Amino acid sequence: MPTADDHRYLKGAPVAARILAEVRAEAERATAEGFRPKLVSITVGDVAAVDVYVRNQRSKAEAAGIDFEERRFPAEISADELEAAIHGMNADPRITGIIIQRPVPAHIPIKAIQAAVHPLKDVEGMHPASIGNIVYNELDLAPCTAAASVEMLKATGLELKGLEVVIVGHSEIVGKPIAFLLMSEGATVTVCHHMTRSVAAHARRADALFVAVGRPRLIKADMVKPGAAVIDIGINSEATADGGTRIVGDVDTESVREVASWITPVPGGVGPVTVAILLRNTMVALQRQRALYRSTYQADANSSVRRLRAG
Ligand SMILES: NC(=O)C1=CN([C@@H]2O[C@H](COP(=O)(O)OP(=O)(O)OC[C@H]3O[C@@H](n4cnc5c(N)ncnc54)[C@H](OP(=O)(O)O)[C@@H]3O)[C@@H](O)[C@H]2O)C=CC1
Ligand SMILES: Nc1nc(=O)c2c([nH]1)NC[C@@H]1CN(c3ccc(C(=O)N[C@@H](CCC(=O)O)C(=O)O)cc3)C=[N+]21
Repeated sequence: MPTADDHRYLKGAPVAARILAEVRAEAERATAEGFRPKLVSITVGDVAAVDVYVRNQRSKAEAAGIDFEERRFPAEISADELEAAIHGMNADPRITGIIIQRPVPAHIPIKAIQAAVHPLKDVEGMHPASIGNIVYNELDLAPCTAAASVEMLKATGLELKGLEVVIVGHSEIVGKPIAFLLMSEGATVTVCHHMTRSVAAHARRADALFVAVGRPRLIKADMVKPGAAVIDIGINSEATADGGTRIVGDVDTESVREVASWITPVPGGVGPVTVAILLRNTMVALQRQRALYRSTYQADANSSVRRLRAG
């Protein structure tokens, strides 16, 4: 029986640590140059599912030298008020990046709210312009969970070109962007969803299986090809016998680890890497903002000197 430190467990901690070390070095450099990065998290209403995510964002941001601020809005806020608050943050030069925690209450149109975040501050890569970029193979600011899932697959060392990949779940924030990222890497991608006739028949063909559905233990051992890599993205809260709660994924880890060559545990798999990618995206956003700042002001300064000389 494999133990918790079995090599088949593909853990997120080392992948996250490598990314966070790069983020910290870059944040220190930017701060020394007068551009301290700052991430703002927006939560609307009380959503238990986001608490653990926001808690980890704060602790990892602070450890990496990125300021972190949580703005909580009441569930009753109108879409117009929320949009106005986001516009205020877009125009605030002290704020580098903005993330809107999902879900938001039903009366808030999530797509419109995501589009209200300025693309240069869109650290989650959910603005239509950002999502569009991944179709054009511009991948340096991709949706965090999707990018984290792909990082986990890369950590196996498998050759992505020509790899048979199956993704279960096709949400805008996870499944679809994973499909685009992997197509860019040369994988052959099949995407399953609730209308797929037999998820099991597809899943069994996969060298790499990504699961992002939100159903505990949906994927059993008989749905997995022997030797496959299984990336479990699900984060589900489950009641324990002693009246507490714990986090479980979408894969029946106990049975699947007997069949798969790699499996990401939950917790301890994709989750910590998602947080690291969010902070990496914050630094990408900062570099883009600085590039805009430079091109705007340097060009003006040069041309006014030329004008003065000429005059
Ligand atoms: N680790 C991390 O960093 C993150 C984890 N998550 C977790 O990932 C999971 C998925 O999140 P998210 O994508 O936002 O969820 P959504 O509810 O938005 O999407 C779920 C997807 O699963 C599909 N689906 C539902 N039932 C089935 C089924 N029986 N067979 C196949 N497909 C099915 C749906 O298809 P259809 O639309 O056709 O019904 C949909 O595409 C959740 O557990 C969430 O908590 C989410 C974000 C970050
Ligand atoms: N706009 C938006 N983007 C998201 O990516 C998003 C969201 N909204 N809403 C909520 C879900 C959930 N989610 C998690 C990410 C990481 C951990 C995480 O760090 N988990 C650790 C720690 C678990 C623990 O401390 O118990 C782990 O899995 O090991 C958890 C949950 C992102 N989500």
